[in-house]
Amino acid sequence: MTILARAIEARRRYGDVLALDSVSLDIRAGELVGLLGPNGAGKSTLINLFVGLRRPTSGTVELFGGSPRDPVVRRGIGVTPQDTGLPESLRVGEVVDFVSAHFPDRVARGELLGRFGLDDLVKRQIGGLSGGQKRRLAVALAFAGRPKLVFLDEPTTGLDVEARRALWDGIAAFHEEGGTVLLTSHYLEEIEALAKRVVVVGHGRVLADDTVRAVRDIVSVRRVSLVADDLPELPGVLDVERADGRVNLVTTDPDRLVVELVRSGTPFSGLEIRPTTLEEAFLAITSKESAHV
Ligand SMILES: Nc1ncnc2c1ncn2[C@@H]1O[C@H](COP(=O)(O)OP(=O)(O)OP(=O)(O)O)[C@@H](O)[C@H]1O
Repeated sequence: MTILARAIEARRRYGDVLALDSVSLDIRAGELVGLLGPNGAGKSTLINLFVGLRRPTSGTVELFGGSPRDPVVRRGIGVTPQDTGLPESLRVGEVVDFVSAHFPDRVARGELLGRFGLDDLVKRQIGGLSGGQKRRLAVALAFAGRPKLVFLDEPTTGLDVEARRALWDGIAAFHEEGGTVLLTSHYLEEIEALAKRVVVVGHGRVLADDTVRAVRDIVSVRRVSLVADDLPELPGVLDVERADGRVNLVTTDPDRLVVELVRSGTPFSGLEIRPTTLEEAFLAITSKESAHV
């Protein structure tokens, strides 16, 4: 399958901060890829490299086989960054016309607004739109020039359920017609609604690149925390850490672990079970994997 965007060992530094650490990733034609990760993981930085806003400190980033810095190459993409400012005094229709005018092949204004549930707003001034309507318009504009590949950085942040659904419908329709999308999110649920492939990033690295289903299994791990001296061998433990007089066990099956713990007769107290963050889950798993190498 044709590779539309590619990062090869891309690294990006901002002063002392290593925002991306040797990321290699291919986006193939027709894919809808979710980029998942906590705040500061490097998602926006990766998008900025793909769309040519930033250069990698080292490594290579390609777009349609060329340089993302080349304006001709960039004409094939659509982008909605995390923050967008639209001119308050212009009408919705005027903004769509202005953006569309930059592209040789455009989606008709009514069709574009219709896809994102914005048809009734064509004559409204941007300044009078709700935050959710502005966000949906900002996302719709990424599709104005019939792009081959669209990058959406947290497209649904701040949207209510209905607006989010309208946006998902618009993105899904583009994808069903063969369009390729890379979108970022903090939530697996959001990516699950749209994408089959999910790339998890944390601390500037790709921690997993798999189906949504496989990643869901991985991130469903729990942290079982308790006070105990010696513990027997317990099932499904991915990581053990002792801190502040407590033992923290990262496990895929907390119920079974507790049953086995009680069954073993080991004295313990202060039992707590809580979800792990995405980052904790993946770091536990990656450290476990590296310990086996
Ligand atoms: N222009 C910049 N100057 C300095 N540091 C930056 C800059 N842009 C990003 N960073 C740092 O690089 C790291 C990655 O940031 P990035 O915005 O790519 O993460 P993110 O995954 O998109 O986060 P979020 O989910 O919060 O948007 C962070 O530590 C951030 O503070």
